[in-house]
Amino acid sequence: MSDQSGSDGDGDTDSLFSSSSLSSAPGSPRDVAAQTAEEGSFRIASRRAPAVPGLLFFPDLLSASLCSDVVSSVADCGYFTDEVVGRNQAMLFARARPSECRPRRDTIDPPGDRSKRRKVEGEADEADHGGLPAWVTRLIAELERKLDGLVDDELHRLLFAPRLRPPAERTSTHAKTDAETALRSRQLILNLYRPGEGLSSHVDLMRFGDGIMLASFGAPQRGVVMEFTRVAQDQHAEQTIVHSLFLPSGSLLILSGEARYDWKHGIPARRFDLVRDDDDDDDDDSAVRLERGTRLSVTIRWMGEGGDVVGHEDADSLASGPVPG
Ligand SMILES: O=C(O)CCC(=O)C(=O)O
Ligand SMILES: [Fe+2]
Repeated sequence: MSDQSGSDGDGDTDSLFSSSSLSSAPGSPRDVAAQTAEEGSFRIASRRAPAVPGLLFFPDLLSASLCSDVVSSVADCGYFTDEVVGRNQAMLFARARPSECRPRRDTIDPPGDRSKRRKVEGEADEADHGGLPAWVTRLIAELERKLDGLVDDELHRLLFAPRLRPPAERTSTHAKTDAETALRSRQLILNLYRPGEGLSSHVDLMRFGDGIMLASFGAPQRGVVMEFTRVAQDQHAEQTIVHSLFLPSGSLLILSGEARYDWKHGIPARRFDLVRDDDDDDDDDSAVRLERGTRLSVTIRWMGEGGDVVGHEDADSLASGPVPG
């Protein structure tokens, strides 16, 4: 096993997140994970997606320029500053796009001159991501473009344009029907992890829809290991199946269907990971020890139908669940 620790080059990320006080708030998921982490009990992580239906992984999807755009924009937005001791999460919400805001007949583009088109009151612009900051719009647009052709059309639609059904036709019984129902507003969560921090294992809340994207940012080649465990393990199985996947900066993980609903994901709280050297070489069992740097993750998901409506009966019943989003 070789050792790639020792480099202190967190580059952008360190200058960005200069706070030295990023301890988790007591009782936060990070704390729980830290307390339960058993030293030395971790396994060697893969660099390739495990065989979990609905889990897709692109280790180097995001360009270096996009990564630094995200990191510096997050710094500029001041989500994680020294003044707010211990803050390591920020949530962003995008406005719902009302279904009635479709172009009316009289507002269809005049041939050849898009700029002259009149906008209907409240109509969503194609490029409008419901009030999200510009850097998020850029990130989502880039993901949408890059994933076009890399994932099948159905998944692409689920991630970027879930089908809208008219209100009368909606049945909000279970989030698993999200693909056919109205998903309108997006929620983003930014998580900042200092070395040693993790996230307890969880299934994302049912108030969120299907099709979740998790993008990782940090110093080049740095990352964290995420572990996946089945929610209901086979009672007769001799040992719990755990898949460990290394998420480097610039990677994108997509969870949908079974991976989203039937598997838990979490990040063991520790300062370094053991990562397989070369997953492509079956004969090569060697691993590298990778020290963790500071990691920023951006999780992008849709609110499930009714999940953004306070007091809505389905929203309430869907609201119970594990603490991490
Ligand atoms: O930080 C990550 O990559 C995971 C975040 C996550 O699972 C969540 O917020 O639900
Ligand atoms: Fe999650």
